[in-house]
Amino acid sequence: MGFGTVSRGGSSRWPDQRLCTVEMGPPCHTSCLSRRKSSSSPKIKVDLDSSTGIAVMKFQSPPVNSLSLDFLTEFCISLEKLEMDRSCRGVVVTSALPKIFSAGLDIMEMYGKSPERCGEFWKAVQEMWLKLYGSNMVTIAAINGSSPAGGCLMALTCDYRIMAENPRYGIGLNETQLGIVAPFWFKDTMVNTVGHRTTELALELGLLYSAPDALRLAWWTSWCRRTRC
Ligand SMILES: CC/C=C\C/C=C\C/C=C\C/C=C/C(=O)SCCNC(=O)CCNC(=O)[C@H](O)C(C)(C)COP(=O)(O)OP(=O)(O)OC[C@H]1O[C@@H](n2cnc3c(N)ncnc32)[C@H](O)[C@@H]1OP(=O)(O)O
Repeated sequence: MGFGTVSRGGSSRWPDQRLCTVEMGPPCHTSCLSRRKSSSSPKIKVDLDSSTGIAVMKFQSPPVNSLSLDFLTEFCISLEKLEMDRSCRGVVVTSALPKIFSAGLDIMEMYGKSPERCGEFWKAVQEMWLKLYGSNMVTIAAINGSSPAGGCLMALTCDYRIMAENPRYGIGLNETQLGIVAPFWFKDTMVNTVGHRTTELALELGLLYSAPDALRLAWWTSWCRRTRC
C-alpha cells in the first residue's frame, strides 16, 4: 500500500523519504514471530512487530466502537505505551469489527450524566485528539467501515488515511444532521486535511462521503478495494 505526503515532521521516527510504504503481508517464520509483541485491553488490541516498527491497533468494542470514556482511556494508554517503545515507529489504527470503524462519540456518555462525568468525558475526547495529533509516530487510519462524526475526527487526526471501498461505508463530520455543531477543533482538523471550502460545505450539510468521493476531495491518496483491509 502506498501513502501520500503530508506536511508534518520534527520526529526522528519519521522516514527520511516523505513517501512511506507499509507492508502488511503474511509474517510468518519463527524469527519474525519472536519479534511480535501483543497486548490487549477489553476494547483495544495492539500488535507490534518490532522488526518493522509497525503496530496495529484494533478497536474491538461492539457493537460500533463508540468512543466511550473507557474506550478513550484505553486508547490513550495504548498509544502512550507505543510512544514509549522505541522500536515502534508507526501505528495503524483500524477496527476488528465488520462494517464499522467507529460510530464516533458514545451518545450514552452525553445523556443524563453528572457535570463531573461530562467534564471527564470531554477531557478524554480532547486528550485522544491531542495525543494522536501530537504523536511522534507515523499514524495511519485503515478505515474498514463507517466512520461518522468522532470516528471521522479520529481518522482525520492521523497522518494518513486508507478507506475500504464499500458503498455502505461513509465518513464525515455529520454532526449537523444530528442537530449538533461540530466543535471548532473538529472543524480545524478537517480544514487541515481537505481545505476550507470542502469543509464548509461538508459541515453545513453534515455530509458523509463514500471512499471514492472522499478520495476525489483529497481526503487521502489511496483506497482499498477489499471490504476488509
Ligand atoms: C459531555 C459532552 C459535552 C459536550 C459535548 C457536546 C457536544 C459534542 C458535539 C459534537 C461532537 C459530536 C461527535 C460525535 O461523534 S456524536 C456521535 C455521532 N455518531 C452517530 O450519530 C453515529 C450514529 N450511528 C450510526 O450511524 C450507525 O449506528 C452506524 C452507521 C455507526 C452503524 O449502523 P448499524 O446499522 O450497523 O448499527 P445500528 O443498528 O445503527 O447500531 C447498533 C447499536 O449501536 C448503537 N450505537 C450506534 N451509534 C452509537 C453511538 N455513537 N454511541 C452509542 N451507541 C451507538 C445503536 O444505538 C445500536 O444499539 P442497540 O439498539 O442497543 O443495538
